Amino acid sequence: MSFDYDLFVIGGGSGGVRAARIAAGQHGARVALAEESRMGGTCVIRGCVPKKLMVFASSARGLAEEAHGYGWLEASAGAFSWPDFHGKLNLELDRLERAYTAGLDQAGVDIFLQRARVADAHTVELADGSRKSAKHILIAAGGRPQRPDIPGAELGMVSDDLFLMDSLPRRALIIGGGFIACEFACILQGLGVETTLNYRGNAVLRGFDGETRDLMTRQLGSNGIDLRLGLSPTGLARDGDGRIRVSFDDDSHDEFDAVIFATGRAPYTGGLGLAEAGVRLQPNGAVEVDDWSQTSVPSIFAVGDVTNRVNLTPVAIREGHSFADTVFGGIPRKMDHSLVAHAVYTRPHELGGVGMTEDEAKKRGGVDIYATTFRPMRSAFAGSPAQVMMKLIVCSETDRVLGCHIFGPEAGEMIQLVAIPITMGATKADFDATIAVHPTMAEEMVTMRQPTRRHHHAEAAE
Ligand SMILES: Cc1cc2nc3c(=O)[nH]c(=O)nc-3n(C[C@H](O)[C@H](O)[C@H](O)COP(=O)(O)OP(=O)(O)OC[C@H]3O[C@@H](n4cnc5c(N)ncnc54)[C@H](O)[C@@H]3O)c2cc1C
Ligand SMILES: NC(=O)c1ccc[n+]([C@@H]2O[C@H](COP(=O)([O-])OP(=O)(O)OC[C@H]3O[C@@H](n4cnc5c(N)ncnc54)[C@H](O)[C@@H]3O)[C@@H](O)[C@H]2O)c1
Repeated sequence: MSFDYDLFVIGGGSGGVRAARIAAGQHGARVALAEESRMGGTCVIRGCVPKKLMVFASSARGLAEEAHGYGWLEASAGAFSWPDFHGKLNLELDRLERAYTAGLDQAGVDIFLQRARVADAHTVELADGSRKSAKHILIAAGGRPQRPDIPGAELGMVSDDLFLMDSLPRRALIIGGGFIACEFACILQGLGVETTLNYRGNAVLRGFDGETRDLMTRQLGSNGIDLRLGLSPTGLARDGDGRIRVSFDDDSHDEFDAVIFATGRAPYTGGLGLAEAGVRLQPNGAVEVDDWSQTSVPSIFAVGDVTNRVNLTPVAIREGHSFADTVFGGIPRKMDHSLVAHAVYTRPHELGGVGMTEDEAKKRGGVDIYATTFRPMRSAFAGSPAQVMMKLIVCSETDRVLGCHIFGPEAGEMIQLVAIPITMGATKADFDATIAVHPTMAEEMVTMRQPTRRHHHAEAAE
């Protein structure tokens, strides 16, 4: 049977673009890709990239304060112009979008800038009604922000909207306690917005290492962010003066110029025709796949956030690359999701982690914890009380380093490098054998000699 294409990719984000480029450019497949919005997807247009540039913009006041502590008595960040920054940001995103498109063009991929859906196991239908047949279909449609089901939720913004604002709100409420809530609370507060963070638990970042969660929660408070923990919003309503009145389940209420829901994301599979084509979906809409990213329909594969495995850009990219190598390059590759490093880009300190957390270590038993908390030279000299924490989780039996968690300046950069030996299976003895680079914060990684505590036995599950 002959097909229009060897591969049709639905979604031009991190996973879809990589898969299309490798399948066509390296393995000679005939490939088409449909994108309904802007090429580059969440990471490039409304995620990692514009977010990180906003983090840099929001750091200016902290850097000026630090310079002040070093004798630059006139140091001040001065006034921030959102329109200037935003204009530059948009130009940069346009440039990246063009670069992603050019990469696909060069690889010989046919691009359809419109919505696509699956018509059957080998057919894709485009929004203009045309149909394309393909030997394989790759679903790389990503995810969408979710709003809680409360009255007036439509009055709130989601992360996508933050990159489109014409001006900054004077007073903002962020609801949630995950990656996006923590990062944007720091960004907005750093840019001069009076920021409140509401989270239903007592410490943000559920699922992360417990000590880093506590440090992060405290840091958000020390940044001047108004923390409202242990309560949930029950409804939003527009006031006569245009502000948004938010009610909480402790009977309190408050008014804000903007409310931002950072309450998680869901796979974007609605209206894709997947269930009708026989593709099994999880109850939350995620596409069910095996280790090879293959769905229950053998000709249809799925990668990235739409599968809700580990929702990070480098994971979507690796899944897309592995799929293309396996199916079109004859090089069978699986993505290993067990050791994926992550970072939360807050200020002044970031959080970086890889592998087992201490809570997981307690449940497992047979684990030694090496941890240190200190005030780093650079900010301590400038008068800041901010604390750094570094922690290694080590198997008592094999000496293998099972996890590492860092709370400190540029922790994202540090964890990227520590992730290499940990992925290679390094032992604590390997870390100890490494000569320190002095004076750095990271030298603590190779100078912690005695375990801080030991979890000998597996703790009973709560
Ligand atoms: C605010 C924010 C910050 C983030 N920061 C980071 C970070 O710092 N580091 C990190 O690793 N990850 C970060 N992420 C997560 C990261 O962006 C995602 O994990 C990654 O983009 C997933 O890639 P993907 O290819 O699965 O999907 P996406 O990048 O979402 O791409 C899916 C694409 O498919 C298109 N599409 C969907 N349905 C159709 C259809 N039917 N027809 C045609 N096109 C369609 C969409 O328009 C989209 O362009 C962040 C996410 C957000 C929201
Ligand atoms: N630095 C990074 O790598 C980075 C940054 C941003 C986003 N991301 C990715 O995007 C994903 C989505 O980010 P996110 O922060 O939206 O999701 P998340 O899953 O990290 O956090 C969602 C938060 O919302 C809370 N929540 C959920 N429903 C709620 C409700 N009804 N009321 C109140 N609170 C509620 C949850 O308890 C949680 O704290 C992340 O999981 C991550 O994979 C990564």
